[in-house]
Amino acid sequence: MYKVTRTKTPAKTPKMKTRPQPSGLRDSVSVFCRVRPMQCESDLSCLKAISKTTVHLTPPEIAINFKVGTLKETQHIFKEVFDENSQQREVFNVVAQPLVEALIRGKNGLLFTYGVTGSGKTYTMTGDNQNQGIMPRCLDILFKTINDYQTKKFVFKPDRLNGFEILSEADAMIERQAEMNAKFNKLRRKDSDPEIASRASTDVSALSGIDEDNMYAVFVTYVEVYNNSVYDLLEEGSIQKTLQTKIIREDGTKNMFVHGVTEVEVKSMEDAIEVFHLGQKRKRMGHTILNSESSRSHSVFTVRLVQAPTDIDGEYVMKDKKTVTVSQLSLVDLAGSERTNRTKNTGQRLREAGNINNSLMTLRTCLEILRENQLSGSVKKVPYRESKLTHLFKNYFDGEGIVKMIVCVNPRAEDYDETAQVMRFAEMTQDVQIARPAISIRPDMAGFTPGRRKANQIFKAAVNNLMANDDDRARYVDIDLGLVYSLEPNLQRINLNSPNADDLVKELMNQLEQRIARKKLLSSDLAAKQANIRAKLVQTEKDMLVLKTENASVNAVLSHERNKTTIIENKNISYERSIDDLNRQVRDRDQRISELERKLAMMEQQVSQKEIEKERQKKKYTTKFAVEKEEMSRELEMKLRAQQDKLANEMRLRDEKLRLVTDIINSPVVPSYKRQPEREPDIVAATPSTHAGTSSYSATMHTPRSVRGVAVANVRHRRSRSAGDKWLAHTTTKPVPLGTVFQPFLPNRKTVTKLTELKDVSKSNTSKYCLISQSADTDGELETRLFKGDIIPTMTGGAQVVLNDVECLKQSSPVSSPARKRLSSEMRVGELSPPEVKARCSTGIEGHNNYKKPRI
Ligand SMILES: Nc1ncnc2c1ncn2[C@@H]1O[C@H](COP(=O)(O)OP(=O)(O)OP(=O)(O)O)[C@@H](O)[C@H]1O
Repeated sequence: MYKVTRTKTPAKTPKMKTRPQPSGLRDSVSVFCRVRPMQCESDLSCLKAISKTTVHLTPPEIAINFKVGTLKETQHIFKEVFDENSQQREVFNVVAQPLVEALIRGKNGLLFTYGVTGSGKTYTMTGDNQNQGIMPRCLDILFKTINDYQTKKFVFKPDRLNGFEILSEADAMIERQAEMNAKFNKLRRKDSDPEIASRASTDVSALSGIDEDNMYAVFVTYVEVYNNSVYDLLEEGSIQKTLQTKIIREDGTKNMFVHGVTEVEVKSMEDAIEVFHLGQKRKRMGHTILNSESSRSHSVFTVRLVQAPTDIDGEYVMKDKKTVTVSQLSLVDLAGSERTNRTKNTGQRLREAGNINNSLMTLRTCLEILRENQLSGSVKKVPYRESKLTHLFKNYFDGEGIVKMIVCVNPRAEDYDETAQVMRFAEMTQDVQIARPAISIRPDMAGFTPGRRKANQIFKAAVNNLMANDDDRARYVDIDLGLVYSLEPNLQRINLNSPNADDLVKELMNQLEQRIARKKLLSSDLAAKQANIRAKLVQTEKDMLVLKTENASVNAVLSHERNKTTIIENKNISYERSIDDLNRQVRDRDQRISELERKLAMMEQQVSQKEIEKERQKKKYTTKFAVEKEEMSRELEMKLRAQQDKLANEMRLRDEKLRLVTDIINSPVVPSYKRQPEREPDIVAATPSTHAGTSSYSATMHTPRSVRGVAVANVRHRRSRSAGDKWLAHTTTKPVPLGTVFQPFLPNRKTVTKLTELKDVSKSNTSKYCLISQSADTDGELETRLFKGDIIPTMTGGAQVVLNDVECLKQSSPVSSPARKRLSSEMRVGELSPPEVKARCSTGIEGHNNYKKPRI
């Protein structure tokens, strides 16, 4: 027995129930003809497509019975003929696409390619990289259609009895993880051919009309019927295991299936192609071991589509197995139909050929008996079980699906005999009537709202949006995708006198059963909803009561708080007013302060200016005072000296007189009195002279015994200057400190304040004289003048000073007006010679009160 691992105890999955339509609703098997192109243009052709539905067959000379003359030209009509120029897409669109549409609607389909070896059966079914055949196109269109509505892997799990279990999300996830580690999966990946995977896309586009409230899963099986044995090409494990034959069984709903066949869930076309390729590979390996040819086996690739409605929220698959619908599409690439004698087979090849022909013969026999039964109304037993091939597809011919056949023909003359056989078989097949499968009875969808899945997706997107925006409403919004309260579809009127009354009554009973089931469901749902609403109402009532009490107390608190708030608000208003007042005052004061500060700054500026002015005035008057004081003291000194000299002269005269008187008294002779000439004072003559273009003064000094007049001196005579010039700096008694950067350059100077000692001039070895005079200028600033001259010895032993230069050192305030400065700078020696100079030179200029009138 087979072990089936179950996570729960699933109920047995009902198979899709289809019933033959009431009599009259039958379809003949759809047979198409595809003519492949000739391999060599030089080959003779015996067949030609003459219209969209007809081919013309001409017997060639090489035909077996040609010479007998029994062969005639024949025409064969098909549902549609694809000539040698036909494209894969065209064949798919006409033949296979309706089968995929039926598959999605829950109907079974069977398509097989039939013809002699090399006629293009595999090319039509599988195709190559550039021209993909029916199988890859079917998968592509299927996945493109159901792509957004697929379940996660392992939600549906084959129960190995041709049914499916529904696993919970958690169980499915465990299975998924287990699968990831499965050896088979690794092997599959390893064996995958990138070339086949790369052609996992065709030019088909998704079909419309899919039930968006269903969820879908696709499973594939790949078996081979060879020598009347069935092999599983997807079986895990060694190739020897693959070569173990499988048996064909009937499930609970009379559907035939390969027992224990490996059913692989595929989620994309790439997956499916990969699985197919794996099967192909195993098929080749098996044939190598068995030393057989793959073209001598029948390949059956089956796509099973499992679909089930989503739950009330449209989110997960309903956990009710009754709602699962399984439909399948079997794509069969039959072995070549050539006869044994033509291929000259022996031994195993003969056995193979016999088996092939047996299978095909049984297929033919079954179809013939079916046709006969249909035509004559007989009930001959159809020998499905005589061949595995017919046994496997028994239920199709019994009216469980749509059957289509593509007859592939090679038009070359060599194939004429086989082609003629094929044509006859094809024509006969078209006569077989197959009961049209009834609308597949999908288990009722429990009346859930159509479009709930989409609605749920939109609702979720909206909630996510609200959550992303931190909107609180995301927690409260809810969606109700409940049942639709309807007993649709309406019951059909039936005529009990009709010959199909029994069938119709059965149909009616079925509909009524469904209605009753639906009514029960709706009633229970209604009752549950009522109970739910009642409970909610009671709860709401309670909540209301509590809320009312809370509301009353909250209202009391609220009114109290309101009063408080009003008081606080009033206070707040008055505070705000006073704050406004204070702010205004502060603003005024700030303004006032800034005004006062401005005034203060101005006053400070004025004060500082006055201070500067005062300082300037002080300095000016100090200087003036010092100068005047100096002048006065000099004047007084001069007067004192004059007085002293006068007194000394008087004293000398008196002494002289006294000596004369004494001499007279003491002398016996009275001497005659000789008047003495008045003695000349020591002379220092100052003569203005022009020397080297500059205004200058000259001054001459005489010893007391010198004769009257200016001492004779040779201006060329100079004192020895071998030791350098020695300066006699004649300053005032209290010189005002200059504090200037520039200082007079007087090397070897001797500083005197008075020229009382003539030896300073005449005896010493000074050769240069400098009279330093300080006075205030017209601005009251200090002006220092340096009268410079040479000391020249005189013939009488004295010395005279020849002034030849004057330097003026001025200090002025940077704020004094330029006009005044100009005035002071324009002052010239001689014109504005300060009186101090005259006074200080009084010794030398005594008797010369005006230097414009020199005595020499
Ligand atoms: N319609 C077609 N257009 C182009 N090439 C074709 C067509 N049909 C068949 N062929 C080519 O003919 C060759 C034989 O075709 P194919 O293998 O499909 O024949 P077969 O009937 O499956 O043979 P067997 O019975 O041995 O499997 C291939 O190379 C294929 O590419």
